[in-house]
Order: sequence, then C-alpha cells, then structure tokens
Amino acid sequence: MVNSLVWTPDEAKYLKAIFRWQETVASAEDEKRRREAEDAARSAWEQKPAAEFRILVIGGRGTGKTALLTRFAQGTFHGEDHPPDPFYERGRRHPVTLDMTPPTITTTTTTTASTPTLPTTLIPSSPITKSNLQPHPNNNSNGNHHSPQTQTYKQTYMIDTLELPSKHLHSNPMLAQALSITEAAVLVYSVRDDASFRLAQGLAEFMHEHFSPASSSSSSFSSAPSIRRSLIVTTTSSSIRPRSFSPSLIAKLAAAAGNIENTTAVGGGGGGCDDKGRICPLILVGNKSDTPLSSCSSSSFDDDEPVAVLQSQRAVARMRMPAAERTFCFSRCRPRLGKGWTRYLRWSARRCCGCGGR
Ligand SMILES: Nc1nc2c(ncn2[C@@H]2O[C@H](COP(=O)(O)OP(=O)(O)OP(=O)(O)O)[C@@H](O)[C@H]2O)c(=O)[nH]1
Repeated sequence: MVNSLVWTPDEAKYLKAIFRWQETVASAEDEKRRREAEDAARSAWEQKPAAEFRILVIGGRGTGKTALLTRFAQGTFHGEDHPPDPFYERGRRHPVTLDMTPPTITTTTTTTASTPTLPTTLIPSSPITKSNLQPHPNNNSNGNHHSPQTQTYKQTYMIDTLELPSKHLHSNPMLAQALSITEAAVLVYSVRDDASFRLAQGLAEFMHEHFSPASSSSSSFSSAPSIRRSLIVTTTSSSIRPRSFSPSLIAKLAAAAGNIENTTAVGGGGGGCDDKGRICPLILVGNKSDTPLSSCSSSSFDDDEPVAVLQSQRAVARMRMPAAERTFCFSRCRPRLGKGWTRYLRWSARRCCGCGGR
C-alpha cells in the first residue's frame, strides 16, 4: 500500500526476511571479529609480551568506556539490547602488537637479511628476538647493507586497561591513586553530550595539575627542564622490572586501547610528568561519533565539523607539557561501528598543532 504504514502480508514477509538477514550478517561479522581477536590474543600471548602496561580509561557516565574496551579486546560491540558481559570487571587485558623501528641504526659491517644483526645499544626497550625481527619490505634483500639501515620488527605488549567507575571521578584522591598506578590515560567523552565534555575538561585540568612539575615538591625539574623528555617511565607491576619506555610508545598503546586506528600516526598527547618523573601521556577520545553529523544541533557545527573537535584540541593544548610528545592529542571514535573512521583521524591530524597529517 502506498503512503501507508500498513503492509500487505507479502510486504511484511519481505521486510521480515530483510531484517532477519541483516541481523544474521551483523552477528556473523561480530562473531568473526571476536574469533579473530581471540586468535590474535592467543598467538600474541604465545609470543610472550615484551612488557605490560596499565592504561586508565576515564570519563563520565555512559560515555562508552565499556564499549571502547569491549571493541578493543574482543572486536565486538554490545548495544543496549545485549545482556551485560558477566566476565567484564571494569577492565580488559589484551595484547597489542606494534611495528617498531629502532630510532637509528648504523651498521658498518655487511649483514644478511636472513640473519640481521642490530647493535645492542640501539635496541629500544626490550629484547628483539629472531622470531619477531622481520626485514622491512623496502630493505635491500641481497644481503649487502651499508649504513644507514632501517629494519622494522614486531613487538607485542600486554595492555591492562582499567576503567575508573564514574562515581569515583569526583574523588580526587581516588583519581590520583588510579593515575599513580597507570602508565597512560584515555579520557573519554561522548560527542553527543556536552556535560560529558565539560567533565572531561575538568578531568584534563586535574590531570594537568597532577602531572605538572610545578605542582611537584621536587625542585629538580625546574632546575633541569631539558631532562624531562628522557625521564624513565617505570611500570608499577611487581612482575615487571623497571625499564625505560618512550612516551610515544606508551601513547601508541593507549591509542590502541582507545580504539584509535592507525596508531603509527599517534605519537603522544597531553600529559606531563609527576614528581617521580613518570610521564603520563593522555589521549582524549570523543566517543559515539557514529552519530550522523546532521543529527546534532546546528549550533555545534563550524564549517561542517563539530565544534567539539576544536574544543577538544584546545583542552588538550592547554594541558600540553614540555615532557609530552608534540604530535597527536585526541581523536574521535565509534566502537559501535568498529573501524573505519580515519576521516576524523586525518581531519584532526591536519589541525593538530604543527603535526601535519603524518
Ligand atoms: N551509538 C553508539 N552508542 C554507543 C557507543 N558506545 C557506547 N554506546 C552506548 O552507550 C551506552 C553506554 O555505554 P557504556 O560502554 O556502558 O558506557 P560506560 O562509560 O562504560 O558507562 P558507565 O559504566 O555507566 O560509566 C550503551 O548503551 C552503549 O551501547 C557508540 O560508539 N555509538
């Protein structure tokens, strides 16, 4: 029937079939992603992670922290209709494998591609084994390399994400304690909810103060500011020996936890170092960006882009510290739809203070 919401039996049957088909496709895809995530986790675990990192995920109520972490660890999205996951305990543990490039490698001897050798002093943070060292496709494969040489290798890290319950957000001691046991923070707000953004700004300011050398009782920072960039980040996990990691590596891992795709583009964010010299990269994540832009209020737009993006950049710019890498600071995501939001990434990259769109 035209112009009517009453369907003929045939139309109803047809629509039902379509909906059932869509459901089947969606759940099959989700199931496939979940299985892939599990396989990846298993094989990464077998490779033995080089280190563990704790990443704190904070943000207002209902901003999608659980959704982000479920997407991160399981590759799936649990909507309102899904029953809660009984195994979810305010956090997820999941491995992340990154392509690593040693900062500089100069070899004076002839090496072969099958048995690459790296000067031990150039190994960045953890042992490189033959199994995870893979020649870069651009490398000369005839075996004769002369300096400079670039080789990438894969390194797996275990990420322990902790979600801070929103009721603890207003307790500064609680938040400070949570920050003191984590290596990086993912700060989440919902792009649909101004109040959650204001809360995120307040949290960012708190973190700025918490990690600001100015608030530190130690005076060594003010006397030697140039040392800050190379300060050692140590993990507090008793099973891991303290060692040095670059802030950009931690930022990449935090980006992975925050479902920020293309982590090679994310070098760091706001943040700073506390009085123990710990550097805490911060990544600000605008969640639920699957909302069609046109459905948001027109006052939220500027040149077809939401003002929240600019607000986020300002918020992070305000808290940028000399210790933090000056590259990426925040991004938007949509765990509901999974991957595929590089448009936002590129958009933010272009506007991110001086980092261009690498
Ligand atoms: N459309 C859409 N909905 C989302 C997205 N992420 C989360 N949600 C929904 O938002 C609601 C809240 O998500 P949660 O992940 O439970 O949020 P939370 O921050 O963990 O909430 P609290 O634990 O109460 O603080 C749920 O109904 C999710 O399905 C998204 O990217 N898009």
